[in-house]
Amino acid sequence: MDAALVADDVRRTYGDTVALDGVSLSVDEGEVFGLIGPNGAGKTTLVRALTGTTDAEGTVRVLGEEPTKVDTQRVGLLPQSFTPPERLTARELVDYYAGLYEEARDSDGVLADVGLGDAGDTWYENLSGGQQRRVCVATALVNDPDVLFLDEPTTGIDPAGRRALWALLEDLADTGTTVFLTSHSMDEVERLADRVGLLNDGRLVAVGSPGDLVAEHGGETRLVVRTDAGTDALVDAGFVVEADAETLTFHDVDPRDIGRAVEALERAGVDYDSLTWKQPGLEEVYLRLTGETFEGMRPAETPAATPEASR
Ligand SMILES: Nc1ncnc2c1ncn2[C@@H]1O[C@H](COP(=O)(O)OP(=O)(O)OP(=O)(O)O)[C@@H](O)[C@H]1O
Repeated sequence: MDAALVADDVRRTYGDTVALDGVSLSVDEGEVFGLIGPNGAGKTTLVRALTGTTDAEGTVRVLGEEPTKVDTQRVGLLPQSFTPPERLTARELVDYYAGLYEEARDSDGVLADVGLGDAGDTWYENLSGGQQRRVCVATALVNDPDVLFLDEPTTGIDPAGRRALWALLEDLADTGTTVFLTSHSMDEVERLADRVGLLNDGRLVAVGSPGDLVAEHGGETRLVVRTDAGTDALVDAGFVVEADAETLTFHDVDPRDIGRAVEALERAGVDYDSLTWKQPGLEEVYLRLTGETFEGMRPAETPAATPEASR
């Protein structure tokens, strides 16, 4: 399969700030690639380098061409911040973008695709923030692009609208559109992306399918028990158990072992408010690889009860 996008050792600095520090990646035609990473990691700069809207060192190819030479008809871009011309209705705005291309889709049809079929006559500035963002998505789709860049497309869009846009993007991917998406929403990326790249401090620190990344970096499954009990009565439980003031955490619990863990709690006479089995996802991968912490990964405040300790 041919590569729709190639970046080879791409670097971009702004003064002393290194925004991209030697990024190399390749995205196949028809692939959905999700780029994640903390604020300031370089995601927008990479989108800009790939679309030729900023200069960068290294090699960039879009559909085999330099980004500034590729046929604009074949590329759609939804930038992170978008300031459209004022005093236009939603339809006029999409028409305006349609007029930039030799061939364009019908504006009402594109507005219907983004869930705004009834809003064509509404002034853009009178739409809600989420509706405005959907109009912006429509402007990126109007030329029916082969490659679509979306920089945080669903920011500000309500949950139902997000799901509708996800379905639209899935349909586009099914028809062979290559999608390069940045997002802070792990569920969005996990659902849409064939492969995910994690950018941290301008470097691509992991690339793979969501499933492979979770298997490699996500960590263990856990059973979290909301209780103020300690681990003393659980030394024979057959699990590694840690306690803090409000929870007991059973580490590395296979779903088939949940019943055994519950029996151990009952044997130990532990009163608890709730039990939650937690499976790692892309969020855990993100937090682990960017060095941030989250609740379930804090060091235990009391010593762990381990199967070994009970021997
Ligand atoms: N035009 C610019 N001038 C100066 N510095 C810039 C410029 N654009 C980006 N930067 C810097 O480059 C770094 C990467 O920024 P970038 O916007 O690419 O990050 P990001 O991953 O998209 O962040 P966010 O998730 O907050 O959108 C940041 O330190 C940012 O301050």
